Amino acid sequence: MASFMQSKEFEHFCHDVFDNLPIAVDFLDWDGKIIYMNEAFLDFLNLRQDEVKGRLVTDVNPTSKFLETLKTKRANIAERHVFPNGRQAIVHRIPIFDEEGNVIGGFGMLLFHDIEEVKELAEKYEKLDKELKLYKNEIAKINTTKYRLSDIYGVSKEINNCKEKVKKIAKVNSNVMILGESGVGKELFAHSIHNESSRSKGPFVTINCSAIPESLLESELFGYEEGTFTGAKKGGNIGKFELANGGSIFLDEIGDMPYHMQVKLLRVLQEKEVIRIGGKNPIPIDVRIICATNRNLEDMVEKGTFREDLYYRLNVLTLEIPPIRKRREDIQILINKFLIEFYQETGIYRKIPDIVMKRLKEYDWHGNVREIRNVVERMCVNSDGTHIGISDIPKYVLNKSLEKKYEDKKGLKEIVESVERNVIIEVLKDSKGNKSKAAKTLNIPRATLYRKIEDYNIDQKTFLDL
Ligand SMILES: Nc1ncnc2c1ncn2[C@@H]1O[C@H](COP(=O)(O)OP(=O)(O)OP(=O)(O)O)[C@@H](O)[C@H]1O
Repeated sequence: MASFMQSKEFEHFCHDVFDNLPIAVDFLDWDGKIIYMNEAFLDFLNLRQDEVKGRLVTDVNPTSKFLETLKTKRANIAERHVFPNGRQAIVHRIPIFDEEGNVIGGFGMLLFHDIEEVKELAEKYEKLDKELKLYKNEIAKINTTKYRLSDIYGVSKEINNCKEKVKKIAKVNSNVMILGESGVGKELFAHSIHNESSRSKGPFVTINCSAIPESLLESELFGYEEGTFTGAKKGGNIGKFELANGGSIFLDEIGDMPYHMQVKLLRVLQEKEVIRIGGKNPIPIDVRIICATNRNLEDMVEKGTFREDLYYRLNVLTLEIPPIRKRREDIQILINKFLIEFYQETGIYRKIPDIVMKRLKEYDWHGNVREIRNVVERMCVNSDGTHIGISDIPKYVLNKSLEKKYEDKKGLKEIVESVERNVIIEVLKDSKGNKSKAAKTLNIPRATLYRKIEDYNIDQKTFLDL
């Protein structure tokens, strides 16, 4: 080897490989004589090849520490060095050994030709680092929770039990399955679990498994490497699991996840790592999984459409949100909340009289809280005055609530009378007890109104705030 470094072949090799390299390099003999110095290095020192070749390195560059490197047999990596011409650079000095461990030469390299380059690079790095932090913050804002426990309205025992359970669930790291009909507030609870947990400062990433086309779900979840498929972004794309690292991922509508994807999800849960599509290297992830579904997963497992092993992995903790018809006490508070929201958004004030509220409380709300929100908004828009009337209640709600209400009534006559009584009370309330005004609204003579008030035994306490 020693002879090879001193051979003509080695010299040729150096010229072929390093002459045009823009990075300054040199080779020394075992005793510190320069065998070869490339053009970039010569330019840097302002010297010619014949002025350096065969000379001791310290003769050419009196400040050089290469002789020490050869003596101590220890490489100096990324050391700052001041050259005799006053220029500074970051240098590597690396001894070369033969098979017996004897030093047979040295390899030198300037990492930065000028210390200014390092400063420039450091500034560039600092700028990029700031930009990265900014983007990370922006991403965190997108991938963050909107709701906390205090945003979940309700006074029922059932909803309070659910909130208490959230606090317990938040203390551990196990996967959670949130069950409940559509519109019961599963998403609110998922956000709250993350917010109450020690991961609350980390990202919260949501993916709706039913809303994303099957062909895109895998790349959405796991990301992909550049050039994996036509249309793939330059530089590839980060997946939701990677985005959620250090935080939680919310897999909404998990029951709609295609079977072949369930296998891939199971792998991520078992290995705690993801591999991007088209990638080779597994990326370790630390993510808590919160799932939700309104489907009966146990049934799906039985029918073989949902993997049993995945079901048990995801269903470590279960939070079941009861439907609204099983916690009717929450209806009024939710209606009032949505009335306030409507006022805040539009500046239009609306009130729901007791008789209307009573009707709404009787309805079963199969679309749960989402349906309450929609109906309240619709009534607010439809109503001509501040007070929302029975006629503002959507027909289907009214009919269903009537059906329920009159289940125990004996016949049409009784039903009609009951409706008539309620309508009269409502109109009297709206007119603040002014009977002439009420009779006009009802389009009946005043005397008829008086008679009906008596017949129906309507106390003025029912229509005046006494
Ligand atoms: N207890 C609650 N307090 C206040 N708002 C609620 C409550 N429960 C639900 N909501 C509101 O009702 C709507 C539906 O809630 P959410 O989307 O969380 O239901 P979901 O169970 O996830 O429904 P789906 O299964 O259809 O996805 C949202 O606008 C949500 O803000």
